[in-house]
Amino acid sequence: MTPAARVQTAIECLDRIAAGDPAERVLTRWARGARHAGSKDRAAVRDLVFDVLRRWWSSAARGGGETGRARMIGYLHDTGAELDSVFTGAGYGPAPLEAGERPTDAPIPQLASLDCPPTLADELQSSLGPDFAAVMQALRDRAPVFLRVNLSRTSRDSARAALGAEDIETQDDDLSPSALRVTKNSRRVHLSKAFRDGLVDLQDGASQALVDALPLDGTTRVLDYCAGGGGKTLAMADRHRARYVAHDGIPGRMADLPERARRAGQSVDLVDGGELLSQPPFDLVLVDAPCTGSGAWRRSPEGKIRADRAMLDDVLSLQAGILRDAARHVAAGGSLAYATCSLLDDENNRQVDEFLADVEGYRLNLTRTWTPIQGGDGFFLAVFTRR
Ligand SMILES: C[S@@+](CC[C@H](N)C(=O)[O-])C[C@H]1O[C@@H](n2cnc3c(N)ncnc32)[C@H](O)[C@@H]1O
Repeated sequence: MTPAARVQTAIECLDRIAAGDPAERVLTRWARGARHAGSKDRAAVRDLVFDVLRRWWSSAARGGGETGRARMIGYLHDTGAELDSVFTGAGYGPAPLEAGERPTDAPIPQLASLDCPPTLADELQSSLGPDFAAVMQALRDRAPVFLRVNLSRTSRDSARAALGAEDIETQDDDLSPSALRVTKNSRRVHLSKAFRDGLVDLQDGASQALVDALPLDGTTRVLDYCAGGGGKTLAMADRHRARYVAHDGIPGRMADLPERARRAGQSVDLVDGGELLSQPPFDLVLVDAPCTGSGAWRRSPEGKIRADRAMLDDVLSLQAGILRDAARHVAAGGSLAYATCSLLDDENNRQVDEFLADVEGYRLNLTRTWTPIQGGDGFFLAVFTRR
């Protein structure tokens, strides 16, 4: 595919996404039907679509409309691209620009220029305070790729050298002693020997910092109540030797966990809700709760364009229920850790306050927040102790 043909394909995908089709489904359907597209084409189209999703409102304001084509015009103009060399109509590329389609350089409203979802603008502004503009600005760009070094198996220096031998360049990141930031050839990580041998795993830097802050010392039994793919289970297991039990309300989400654990040389027991009831209480229960994902909108930008107050309200009641259910599994003297990758106070400090008001026997030990200004995803952590 020519670069222009990739742009035209991305435009068509954006129209379907704007009509409500999930981005992954749109991209998968296109790729299945596009025999002429190679892996580089698929990656390029995907990148273009996700780049525009991150700049959904500014691209529409600059491009003068809400169609995929207008948004692409606005986005490409924002990045300094020469539009007339892309919009030529040749080689399956987009048709030449018409007179009324020229992008604007006039000032656009602040919320649009920051690509802040209008439906949650008040919540984001009040939650982020003086950091609002800087955080929203950071969320307009792609997320860096981070690796977590399995420090129980190797050192950060050795992992960096092993990756470097395969032309994957990384640098140490301050977010965590286990964090490497990939600076070259991030798409090759999956194929590298260091990855296959379990020296490194893909994990956001703030996610690693959150695990560093968990009270693991002295624990012998740890429950990851919302384990999903097990990123945090494995990070905990690498930091501290204990028995790890993984649970998820949607057990299929843990499908990859056994293979990931095997690669990392760790052992994790997977349990369903029924089996959990017969387990003795745990020294630490981690609730990495389902959330709006607003801290990770760089990585999953579709969440930004779909988010609204009704969705937030649904997530709030889900989180409150999960936290109270999980609290039943904490041993006396043990810890309950509540985490989200959300920037919104309603999902974070407000959940903590309501939990403390509703549930007896817990006191709050610490809260921590990370925002994309520090380089990784936005995260919130609260740790309670059970008396
Ligand atoms: C933020 S994700 C977890 C990510 C995971 N901890 C990691 O580090 O890769 C939240 C998880 O909560 C799970 N979940 C949703 N409802 C739940 C419930 N009622 N009880 C337990 N887990 C639930 C979801 O299936 C999802 O996997």
